[in-house]
Amino acid sequence: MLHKIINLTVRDVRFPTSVEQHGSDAMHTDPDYSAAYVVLDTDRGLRGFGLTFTLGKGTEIVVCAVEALAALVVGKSLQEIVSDFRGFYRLLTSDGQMRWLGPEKGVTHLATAAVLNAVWDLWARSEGKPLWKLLVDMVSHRKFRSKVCVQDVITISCSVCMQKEGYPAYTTSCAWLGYPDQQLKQLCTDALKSGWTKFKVKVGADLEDDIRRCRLIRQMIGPNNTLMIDANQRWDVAEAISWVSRLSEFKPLWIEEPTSPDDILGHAAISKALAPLGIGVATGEQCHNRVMFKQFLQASALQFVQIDSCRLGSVNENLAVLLMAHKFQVPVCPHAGGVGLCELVQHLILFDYICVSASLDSRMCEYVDHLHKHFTSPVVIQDAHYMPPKDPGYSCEMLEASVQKHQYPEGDVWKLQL
Ligand SMILES: C[C@H](O)[C@@H](O)[C@@H](O)[C@H](O)C(=O)O
Ligand SMILES: [Mg+2]
Repeated sequence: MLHKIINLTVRDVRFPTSVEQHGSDAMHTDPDYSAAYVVLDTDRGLRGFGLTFTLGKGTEIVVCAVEALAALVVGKSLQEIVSDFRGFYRLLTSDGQMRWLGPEKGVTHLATAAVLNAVWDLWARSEGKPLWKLLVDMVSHRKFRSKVCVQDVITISCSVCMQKEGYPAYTTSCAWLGYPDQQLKQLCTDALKSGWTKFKVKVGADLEDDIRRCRLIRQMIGPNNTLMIDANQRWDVAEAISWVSRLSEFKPLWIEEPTSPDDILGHAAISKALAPLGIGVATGEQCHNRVMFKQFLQASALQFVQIDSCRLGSVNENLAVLLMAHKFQVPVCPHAGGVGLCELVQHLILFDYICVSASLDSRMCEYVDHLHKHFTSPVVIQDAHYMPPKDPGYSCEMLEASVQKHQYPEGDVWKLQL
C-alpha cells in the first residue's frame, strides 16, 4: 500500500484487425482494434497496467489526454489514492480546466478509464488478488450484509458456482458484418462444436443482407439457441422499429444499439414498440457515464445493461451502474471484445454475480475471440463460460514484445503496412 507512483507511461498500440474485417459493423467498417496502454511504475518496483479501447485513428488523442492527467497521479501513493478513492476519482474527472473537455464523456473519460484501470490493477496486485476477489473481499470485510443476514452464504455459494462452472458467455466472433456467408457458416459450425449456444450477429447496413444472414445463422443454431442482433447505432427511431420488426421472425433476444447512444427517449420508444414482439433493447458500449445509465433505467429505455470497462470511469463508475441496474432489476450483460475488454470486464461481472445480483437469469457476458494472445493473463473460456481469473491484478498487462511490435507508427507491424 505504501507504493508510491513515480512514473506513468502511455503508448499507442494498434492491431490491423480491419484487414480481415474482424470487428466490422454497420458503422465501423474498418476497425483496427487499439488501445491507449498505461503503465504505472512505483518506487518499490510493483507496476500497474491499464488500458482503454479505441479503433485506430485517434488513439494518439487519447494518449495526449492520458498524458494530461499524468500529473494528477504521479507522486501519489497507492494508500493515499485508495483511502479516498472517491476524492481521487473526482480529482481526475473534475479538474477545473480539463473538465471543460468532458465532463465525464468522450476522450477525457476514456483517458480517465485507462489511468484508473491501471490504479485498480496496481491495487489488486499489491494485495496479491485478482481484481474480482479484491472487490468481493472488500464487500464482505465491510460487513455489507443484507437485512436478513444471508449475504455471506449467498456470496460463498455464488463464488463456488463460478469456480466450478464459470460465467456464461455469448460469442460475437462468428458474424462480423464484413464476413462473407461462407466464413460465417464455418465459424458458426466451429462455435457450435465448441459448445457455444448464444450468438450475436451484426445488422443494419442492408435489410436484405440482414434477412439472409439472420436466416442462415438461425438455421444453423436451431430454434433453441439464443440469437442477438447489433446495429451499432445505424438507424433513426422509426427505421429501427420497422427494420427490427422485419427481423423478428428470427427471434432475436435483443436489438443492440438501434439508434444514437444518446437518444434515451428514442430507446424508450423502440423498447415499447418491440416489447410485443418479445425483443428487448440492449445498449451501453457507448454510454458516456452513470448519469446516462440512470436515465436509461428511469425511462425503461433498455432491457439489458451493457457496461463497458473502458468507456465508463473504470471500476468506480461501473460499480455504480451495477448497483443501479440491480435496483431496477435489469440484467447486466457486459460489452466485451475489442482488445482487452474481455480480460477486464470478466472481473466486474463476476463481482456482480457474487455480490450484487446473485442471478444468472437473462445474463451473459460477451466474448470475442481476437487478440487474447497478447496478454500475460488471457481469459480462460471453458464450454462457453468465463473461468474466474486467478492471477493478481486486472488482467490487462500486455506482453512487452506485442506492445513493441504493434506500437503506432514505429512498431514492426506498422512499418510494414504504412
Ligand atoms: C467496432 C466494434 O467491433 C463493435 O462492433 C463491437 O464493439 C460491437 O458493437 C460489440 O457489441 O461487440
Ligand atoms: Mg455492440
